[in-house]
Amino acid sequence: MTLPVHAGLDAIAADPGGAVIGLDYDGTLSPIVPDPAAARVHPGVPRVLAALAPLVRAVVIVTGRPPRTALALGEVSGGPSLADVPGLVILGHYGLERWEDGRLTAPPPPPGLDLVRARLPGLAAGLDGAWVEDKGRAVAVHTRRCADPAGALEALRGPVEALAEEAGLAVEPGRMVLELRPAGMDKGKALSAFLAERDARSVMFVGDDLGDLAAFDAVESAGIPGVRVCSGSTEVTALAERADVVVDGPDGVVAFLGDLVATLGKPSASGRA
Ligand SMILES: O=P(O)(O)OC[C@H]1O[C@H](O[C@H]2O[C@H](CO)[C@@H](O)[C@H](O)[C@H]2O)[C@H](O)[C@@H](O)[C@@H]1O
Repeated sequence: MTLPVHAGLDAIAADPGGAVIGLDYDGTLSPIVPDPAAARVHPGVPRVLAALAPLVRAVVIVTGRPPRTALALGEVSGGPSLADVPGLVILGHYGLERWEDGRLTAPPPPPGLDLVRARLPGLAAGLDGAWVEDKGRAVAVHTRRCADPAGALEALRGPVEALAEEAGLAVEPGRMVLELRPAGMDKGKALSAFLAERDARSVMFVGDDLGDLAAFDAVESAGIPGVRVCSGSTEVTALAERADVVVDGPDGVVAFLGDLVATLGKPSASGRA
């Protein structure tokens, strides 16, 4: 497999040292599974990121997960783990938490979460299979284990929006999940700030879910060459419609990143066909 032809990829190949590579976690670096606690990183991911990181300006994971959860799920026995990727930065909780060099920085959790913790389980209880995930500074209700996951999600949408408004929180919709989280930050703002901080000269972002659309916006408005890559699924099509490159889920992401490493590792990456 070789990389597709795209001006953003050409720019990254011509000047890898100026490139920031941004990646979502669930559905991109990890296959979607019914239990979020079992969403282990694709075993090929840490190795390919460890090879990519020294070639580019930075590798950053931008995720709705707390960074420490992504790191725990990113452990691979007998091989490099996510924590071993040189210089890796994880912007978790859509950019509210940051992990870098083994250190976590995080603001205090929002006060409205107590109300959500008190009321959301009651909303979920009305739908067989729906359950609540508490992530510390955000709480989510999942419907993937319901008999009709999409129907259950729609049934919850109105009541969850009303609860979020009362709690002063935002609703983040995703793949069979509605998350109540602090407003004011998203993956686009997180990625834009990181690009400025690192003085990036090109950018790639790889994602699969609705929350990644803001990161695609950031790629488009960055004023530098960019590539939007979709980890494709039948569950969410909105990203594929906006992507420059669509690959086949996390397996396709690993293959694509492997091709990127092979291209950037050539003596003259700018000379690619
Ligand atoms: O920003 P992300 O890294 O994509 O995180 C978004 C949400 O991912 C998780 O839920 C999703 O993955 C689960 C495991 O595969 C799956 O069971 C669920 O249906 C998906 O929505 C996570 O549990 C959420 O908290 C994140 O917001």
